[in-house]
Amino acid sequence: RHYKAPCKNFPPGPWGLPLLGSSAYFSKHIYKTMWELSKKYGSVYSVKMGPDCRVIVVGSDAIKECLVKKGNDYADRPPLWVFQLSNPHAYGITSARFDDAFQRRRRFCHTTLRGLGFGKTSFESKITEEISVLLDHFKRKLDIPLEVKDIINRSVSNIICSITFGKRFEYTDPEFIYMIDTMHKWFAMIQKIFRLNAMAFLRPFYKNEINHCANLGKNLHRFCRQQIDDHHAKFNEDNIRDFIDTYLAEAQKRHNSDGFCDEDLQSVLVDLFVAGTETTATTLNWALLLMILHPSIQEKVFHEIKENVGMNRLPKLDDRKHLPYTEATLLEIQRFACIAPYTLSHSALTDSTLCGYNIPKGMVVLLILWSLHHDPKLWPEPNKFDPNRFYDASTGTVIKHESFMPFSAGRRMCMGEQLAKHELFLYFSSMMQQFQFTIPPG
Ligand code: HEM
Repeated sequence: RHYKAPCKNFPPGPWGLPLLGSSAYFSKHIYKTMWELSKKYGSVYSVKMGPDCRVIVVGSDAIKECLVKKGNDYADRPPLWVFQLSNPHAYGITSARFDDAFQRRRRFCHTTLRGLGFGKTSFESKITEEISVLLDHFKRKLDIPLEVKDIINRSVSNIICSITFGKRFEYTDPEFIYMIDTMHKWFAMIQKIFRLNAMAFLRPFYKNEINHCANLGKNLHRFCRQQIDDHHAKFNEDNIRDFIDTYLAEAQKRHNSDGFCDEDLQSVLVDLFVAGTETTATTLNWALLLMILHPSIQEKVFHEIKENVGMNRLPKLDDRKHLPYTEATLLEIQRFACIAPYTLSHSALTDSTLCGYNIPKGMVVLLILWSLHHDPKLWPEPNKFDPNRFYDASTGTVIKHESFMPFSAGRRMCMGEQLAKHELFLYFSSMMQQFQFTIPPG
């Protein structure tokens, strides 16, 4: 059964060992190995993972066919055991099945978050206030070697907390520090035991890790549940304060049906808290690292900001059009770092095809975004950091690349794209304007 293709004309791929599957899943950088394999098997191929099969999609044309052209066919998420440890009914957004309730919920969340300023310039002042707190923190540590990662995480996390919970946390708040730490540990643990999704027979050997992962996830859920309970206690439909209040009002209107209930809200909050912190903060950490490693680019960005914004106020979103080199540098940071080297798992809602192959309903599909951002045919010398890929010096404008998709595309594309883009621009340009970042001597 292991070696039998799930349907006729199924994508080919490497043989795997019975029970364990392809060794590709045991490599250090799975996305790089998956990309290498595409050179032999083509842009759509299959690999064995444990006793199951996965379809791997690599390269611009195949990824666009899957996410855009046939976006409806591949909009589902597979039920993943590792997420079910803390969210058994797959509530929320990121791991939810693509059913009617999910579509209503995603639409509602999107509209509400936009209404609250998500991705709108009206929310700009909130982001700028948070940036000022971060910059003040940096100023107090001038000329002292400083680990910026934790503090950037807390700063970025406060933005999503303001929108969803209606409050920010002090950087020294022990509960806040604990939750962010829990989130990181949860992420790491999920990666560690991800293979057990398919290799159920290995689970008895990882009992401690599995319990630890479940507890971390449950703690995140408990934290969000606490925020919901606090909101229930003070809920007033004439004074809707934030995302939670808006959701509670909607659930009341729908009599807690149509997929709207407290358990779902809890999972939505965990999704937003995790996705809204980790991704943007990691990109900003990469931004500082790359600027430290490329001082001449850092200098050029600084001068563009100095000339076009000045030094008396922090950059605003409106300044973006006057800062094309800064913008190009940010895009190159996203390309180079590629912090989401693959999408979350998609799955086929119906029998479909991809690049001429048959894909049966329910098949798990993994799209390798790394292949879009590091393909030497699209990006000569892809491992070289060079903002000029996105900058046309002759016109002083930003170059758009069709195959650049850090937020994925289609039905399950990132819900926070606009917010993330605004955050990245405001944080990055403000940090570049106010400080010069270097490696501590020695
Ligand atoms: C630099 C920042 C970010 C990057 C690179 C990024 C990237 C991604 C990617 C690649 C996906 C998977 C899409 C797929 O499976 O096809 C995703 C999903 C998602 N992102 Fe982001 N993201 C970022 C920031 C954010 C922020 C700030 C939020 C919101 C608070 C957010 C919320 C989400 C959600 C809710 C999903 C799941 C969407 C769904 O399943 O329908 N992301 N993101």
